[in-house]
Amino acid sequence: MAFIDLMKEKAKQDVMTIILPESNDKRTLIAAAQVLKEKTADLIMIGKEEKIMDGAHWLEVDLTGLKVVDPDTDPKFDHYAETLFKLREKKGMTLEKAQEILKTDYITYGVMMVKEKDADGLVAGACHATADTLRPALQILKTAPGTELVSGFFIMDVPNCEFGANGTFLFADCGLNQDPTSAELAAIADSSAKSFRALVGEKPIVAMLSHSTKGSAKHALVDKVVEATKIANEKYPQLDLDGELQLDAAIVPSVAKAKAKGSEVAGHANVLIFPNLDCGNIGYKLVQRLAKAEAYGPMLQGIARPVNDLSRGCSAEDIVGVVALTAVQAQMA
Ligand SMILES: CC(C)(COP(=O)(O)OP(=O)(O)OC[C@H]1O[C@@H](n2cnc3c(N)ncnc32)[C@H](O)[C@@H]1OP(=O)(O)O)[C@@H](O)C(=O)NCCC(=O)NCCS
Ligand SMILES: CC(=O)OP(=O)(O)O
Repeated sequence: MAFIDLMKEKAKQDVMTIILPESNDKRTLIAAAQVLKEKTADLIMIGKEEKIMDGAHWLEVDLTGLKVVDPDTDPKFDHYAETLFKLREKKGMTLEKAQEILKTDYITYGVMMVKEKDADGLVAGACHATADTLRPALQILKTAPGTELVSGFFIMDVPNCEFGANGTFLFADCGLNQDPTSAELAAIADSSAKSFRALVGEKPIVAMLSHSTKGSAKHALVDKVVEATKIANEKYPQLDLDGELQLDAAIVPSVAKAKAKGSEVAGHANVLIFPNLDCGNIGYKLVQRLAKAEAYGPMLQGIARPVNDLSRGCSAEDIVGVVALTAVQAQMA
C-alpha cells in the first residue's frame, strides 16, 4: 500500500478534527470535499458559511459535514481574544489588538482553537507564505516540552526508487530554520528520527548532509556539519546517525562503499538532514518536481500541538495528504 494510503487508513481509525482556515482557497475547498468523502478527518473552516458554500457550489464539490466557524458570530470569540491577549501581553499585545487580529487573521483564529483544544490540528499555507503561516503557531502554541526547537520536515515518497525506505524519506529542515547552528542541526536530527519512526513506522537511519564526505572537503560549512554529527552522537547515542556525508554517499550503497567505508549509515539513510534551509527547501523541490515525488509538508515537529504548513505550489491532493498526516500526528499527541 502507498505511504499516503496507509496514513489515510490510520487517520480513519480515530477521527480527529482538523482546521483548514484558508476558506478562500479553491484547492483547499476541493481538498476539504475529498477529506470529508474519505472520512480521514472532521473539518472546520473559518469564514463566512455562505461564501464557502458558494465557492463549493461553483467548484461543484460537496462540503456536507463541514463545520464553519465565523469569528464575527462565534460565541468563543471573546474567550480566544482574552486568552491571546494574556498569552502575548508581555510581547506588547493589547486586548484591542488581539480582537483585531482574530477578526482578520483566520490562521491565528484557527491556532487559538487548537490551543484551546477546540480542534486537534491545523493545516494552512496554500495561499500564505510560510512565515505568516507558522509565526502564529510558534508564538501561541510554543515548543513541546522536552524539545529544543520546532523544525520543518517533508515526507518524500519517491516513485520507482530503491533507496531510503522503499523510496520513502524524511527531509529536514526544509521549511523553518534558516541557518541552524550545529546544536540545532543535532536537535533537528533527533526530532526527525522520531517523526520518521512515528509516521513511516520504520527504523530511522539519519544522514547529516554536506558537500563533503568524511573530510573530503575543508570549509567552515563542513565543520558545522561535523560538529552537528558529534553533538548528535553524544546526545542521542541510540540513533543510527552519521555525517558528514554527501547525498550519494548517504543513500547509494555502492557510493557509500567508496566514500564512507565502515559507516553503517552511509548507503542506507532514510532521514536526510540538510545543513541549512537553502539546501533543504531547494532539495525537496528538486526531488518533487524532477523525480515526481509526493512531497507532504512542510510538517512541523517539536511544536506543542499539530500545525502544518503547505507550499503555495501545492495541489488539492497534497492538502488531502497533509490533513491525513496531521490527523495521525494528532492521534499521537
Ligand atoms: C518562522 C519565522 C518567520 C520566525 O521568525 P520571526 O518572524 O523573525 O519571528 P521571531 O524570530 O521573532 O519568532 C517568533 C516567535 O517564534 C519563536 N520561534 C521562532 N523560530 C522558532 C523555532 N524554530 N522553534 C521554536 N520557536 C521558534 C520565537 O521564539 C518567537 O517566540 P516569542 O515571540 O514568544 O518570543 C522565520 O524563522 C522564518 O521566516 N523562517 C523561514 C520560513 C520560510 O520562508 N521558509 C521557506 C518556505 S517553506
Ligand atoms: C515549503 C515552501 O517552499 O513553501 P512556499 O512554496 O509557499 O514558499
